[in-house]
Amino acid sequence: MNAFEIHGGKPLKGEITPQGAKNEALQIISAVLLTAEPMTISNIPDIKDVNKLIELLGALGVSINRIDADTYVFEAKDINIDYFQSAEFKEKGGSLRGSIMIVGPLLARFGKAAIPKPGGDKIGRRRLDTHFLGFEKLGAKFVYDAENHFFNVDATQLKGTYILMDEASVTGTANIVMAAVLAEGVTTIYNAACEPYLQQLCKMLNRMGAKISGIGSNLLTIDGVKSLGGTSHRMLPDMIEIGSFIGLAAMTGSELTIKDVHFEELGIIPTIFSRLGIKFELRGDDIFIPAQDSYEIDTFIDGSILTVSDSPWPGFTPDLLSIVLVVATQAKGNVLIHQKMFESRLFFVDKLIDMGAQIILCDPHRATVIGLNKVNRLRGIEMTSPDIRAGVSLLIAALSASGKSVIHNIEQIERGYQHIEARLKALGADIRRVDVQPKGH
Ligand SMILES: CC(=O)N[C@H]1[C@@H](OP(=O)(O)OP(=O)(O)OC[C@H]2O[C@@H](n3ccc(=O)[nH]c3=O)[C@H](O)[C@@H]2O)O[C@H](CO)[C@@H](O)[C@@H]1O
Ligand SMILES: C=C(OP(=O)(O)O)C(=O)O
Repeated sequence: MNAFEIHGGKPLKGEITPQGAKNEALQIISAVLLTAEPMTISNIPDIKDVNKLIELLGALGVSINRIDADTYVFEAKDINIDYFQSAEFKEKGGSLRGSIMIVGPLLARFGKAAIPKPGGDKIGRRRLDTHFLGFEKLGAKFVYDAENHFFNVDATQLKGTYILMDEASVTGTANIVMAAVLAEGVTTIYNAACEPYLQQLCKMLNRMGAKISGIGSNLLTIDGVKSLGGTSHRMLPDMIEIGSFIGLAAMTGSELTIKDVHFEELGIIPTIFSRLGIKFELRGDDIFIPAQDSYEIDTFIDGSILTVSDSPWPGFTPDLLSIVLVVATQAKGNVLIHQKMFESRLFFVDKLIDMGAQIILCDPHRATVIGLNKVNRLRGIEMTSPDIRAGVSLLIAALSASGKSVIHNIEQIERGYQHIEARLKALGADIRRVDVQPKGH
């Protein structure tokens, strides 16, 4: 079993370039199924989740040509719809959450699709109702095969309609948009999610010939077209990686430059890190973070304790709350972290407490962090990463802690962070991959 062994407590220094956005890549790569023409997609991150989706498309019959390290040409000319019935599909399709987004394009183009209950992080209940309610509204028949945990949808012709989404689901919106672009007539989606991932998807679909308006808002209008053509698309830098690197710099007192961040697409993310007291400047399109001995958490105007909570875009992404939490453990001041979306994403704080952090887990959704102002450093320990963002938070904690830490279950981290060990080493981190079993196994 692979684990990271880290000797922490040393400041890092240098430049780091964020990978292409994971959650955008999963949408964009699914969308190649909407056309028989070639699609050239670049800045694709080389991470487990994305590679698994690409493999899945290959198994469905999409021709895949990797033309350089991060650029692929996809051509979905001959799709093998019968692959849905195979045992291999049951295994591959269910192993990542992003695979759910092949359903919308397949339904739109071939009139049917199926998907095993998808994987992804165990961070609480993650229902998919929004996706299937949307498909049903467009006229598809939905059957859930409870015995095999299989979702099936089919439709002879999808028809445009008004959809009030029951929640602003990110992957749900992407799926319904991809189904609606080839539906007959006009579809209006209200309470749509509008993360940059979705804005990028919609812009790409329009370049393919779709007619989507309202991009960037929670009201999308889609005028269905008969067919879509090929195009090229480049992924934005991963905003969650960028936030993770800002947190890493602050926690480890490092001077870091995060390159080519597309600052204008980061929404409220930089503001939240500023409110934690972290200093940085924008140099061109790079974020420069000077080495900081201390950073002080802001309070609300009335002097009360700051709360950082997640909400759908343009609110603060839930995927960065674990990072904010870990960074706060070494800040001066206190903060309440309120994770509204997922009920099991804060449970990793027991590991931070073992490392010496002062945190009160108030309930599954809220944790109060009492910052140590770097007076008491965290201590290295052995731990297991429960999910992707907790994993990176623990990695940041370990890099800042004195002594040795071992992090198990690093597959979780690697499903979303490209070549993380080599990139951290290049900044001077003492991290290596070891093959050890967690204690008690
Ligand atoms: C592959 C991918 O893109 N994954 C992202 C996507 O997952 P995903 O698309 O699966 O997440 P959803 O947007 O569907 O929402 C996730 C959870 O949040 C709850 N919810 C959602 C919307 C809302 O307004 N209120 C609310 O409570 C839902 O009930 C659900 O349980 O979006 C999540 C929310 O940004 C991110 O954490 C995931 O990294
Ligand atoms: C929860 C996440 O991913 P997924 O939706 O793929 O589980 C994430 O990227 O933080």
